[in-house]
Amino acid sequence: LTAAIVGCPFSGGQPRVGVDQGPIHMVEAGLVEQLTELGWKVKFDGHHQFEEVNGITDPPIGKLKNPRLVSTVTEAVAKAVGGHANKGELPVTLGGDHSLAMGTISGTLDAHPDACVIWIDAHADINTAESTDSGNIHGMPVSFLLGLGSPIPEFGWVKPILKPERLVYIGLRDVDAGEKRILKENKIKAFSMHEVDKYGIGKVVEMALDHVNPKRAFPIHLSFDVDALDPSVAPSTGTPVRGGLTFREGHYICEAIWETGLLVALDLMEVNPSLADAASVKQTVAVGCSLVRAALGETLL
Ligand SMILES: N/C(=N\O)NCCC[NH3+]
Ligand SMILES: [Mn+2]
Ligand SMILES: [Mn+2]
Ligand SMILES: [Mn+2]
Repeated sequence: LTAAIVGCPFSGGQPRVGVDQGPIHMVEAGLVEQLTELGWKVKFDGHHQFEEVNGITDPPIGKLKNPRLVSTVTEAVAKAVGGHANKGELPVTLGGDHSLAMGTISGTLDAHPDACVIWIDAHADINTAESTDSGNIHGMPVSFLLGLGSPIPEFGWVKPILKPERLVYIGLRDVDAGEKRILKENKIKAFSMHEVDKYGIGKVVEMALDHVNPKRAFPIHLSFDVDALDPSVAPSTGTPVRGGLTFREGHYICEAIWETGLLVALDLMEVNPSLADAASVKQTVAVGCSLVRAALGETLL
C-alpha cells in the first residue's frame, strides 16, 4: 500500500499568514517516518511549490480574493492528487487552507467517480460567489464542487462532480445564514456538534456513513479541517471556534473511516503554525499527525 504525501504550502484562500507552513511542520514532525513505521510505502517528492505562482496580477472578481491564484493552485492540486489516485496510491494532502479541497476532491473523483466525501469541519465551506461575505475562497470549495452559484470563467476547470447525496458533514458549529439556506435547499446531510453531543461520535459516524455510503460500496474521501477540533485541542488554526470535537472524537472519526476499508484520499487542512506559542503549535502539529496515522490504520491496541 502506497501513501503519497501531497504537501501543499498554500494560504491564498484566506488572509492569515502562516497556514502555508502547515505541511512543512507536519513533515518536519516526522509524518513520513511515522507512516513508514505503520507499514506504508510512503511517496513524498517534496512540497509543491505554489507561492511562486503568486506573481500573477490577481485583482478580486466580485468579492473573491486571489481568484486566479486559487484557481491555478487548486487545478495543479487536482492533477497531483488525481495522478496519485489513478496509480492506486492513497493521496494524503497536507494544507494549507481548505480551498485546496476543490483540487483534492476533483482529483479523487477523477479516479473514483463514485466516491463520497466526509467533511470534518467547524464550517460548511459552501458559500457561493453570491453568498460569501469575506470573499475568502477557503469558505467556498464545496459550492464549486457541487456546481452551485453562478459560473466563474476563471474557475472553468472545476467540474460539478460532487452530488449532494454523496456529501456529509461532521463537526459544524459556525455556519452562516447563507450557508444554512444552501444546505437546506440542497438537502445536504450535516451532523453539527449538537448531534455529536446528542448521539455520541460513534453513532454520528455510523449515521453519516449510512447516509452517504449505505452499502459501504463507495470509496471515501475524508477532508479534515483541524478547526473541527476544539481550540483547546488544535489551537494553532486560522478560524478557531469554541465547542469543538475532543481529540478522541476527532481521532475516532479517523479510526472508524479506516475500519471501513474504503478510504481512498485524505486531506488534513488549516494547520497554521504561526498563530500560537511554540507549545501550542507543537500540539496542533502533533494532533494533525496523529489524525493522519489513525486514518491510515494506526490502532491503539
Ligand atoms: N476555516 C474556515 N473554513 O473551514 N474558515 C472559512 C469559513 C468561515 N465562514
Ligand atoms: Mn506529488
Ligand atoms: Mn474548512
Ligand atoms: Mn473550518
